[in-house]
Amino acid sequence: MSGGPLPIEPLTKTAFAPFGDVIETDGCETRVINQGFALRRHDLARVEIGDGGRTCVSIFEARRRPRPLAIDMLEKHPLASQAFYPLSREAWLVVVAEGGEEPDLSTLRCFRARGDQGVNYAAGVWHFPVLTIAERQGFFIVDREGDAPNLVERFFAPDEVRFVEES
Ligand SMILES: NC(=O)N[C@@H](O)C(=O)O
Ligand code: NI
Repeated sequence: MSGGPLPIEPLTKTAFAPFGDVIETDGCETRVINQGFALRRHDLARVEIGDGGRTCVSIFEARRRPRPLAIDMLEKHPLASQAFYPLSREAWLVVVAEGGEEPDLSTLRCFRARGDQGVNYAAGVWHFPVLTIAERQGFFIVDREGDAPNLVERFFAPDEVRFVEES
């Protein structure tokens, strides 16, 4: 199956709901804490850590991939969620697909996340590894560390590869 260029959609909670959470403060519960010297933007994403693993915090330092941007594989983490929050206020890209054992490539979607938006992939959600628009961008990561393997990759046949339609 091959499709044309992959359009870029704005990242919204509604559109991203089948894949996990959008980490953003719009509409969130906000608590005044620390005697009024801080605000808590509460419970923005649901972290799932399964199969005896532990929660792990990391920082990714991602680099811009060559353009045109080829989506030639997807991966998933069956045992845990994976959250990304940008460390700089630059827009970035999120590529996901529905599917279970295998990704449903007809559902491949590309979202443009604002620099104040992150995502949390629910466990088992097919996604492309982190994608920057900027030359370099850091991300705060919350996912799983553990002995059980938690990475499944699916590389595409040449005629399945899609290119992101960036202006
Ligand atoms: N390999 C790794 O930790 N990163 C990927 O899972 C990713 O989604 O970027
Ligand atoms: Ni991943």
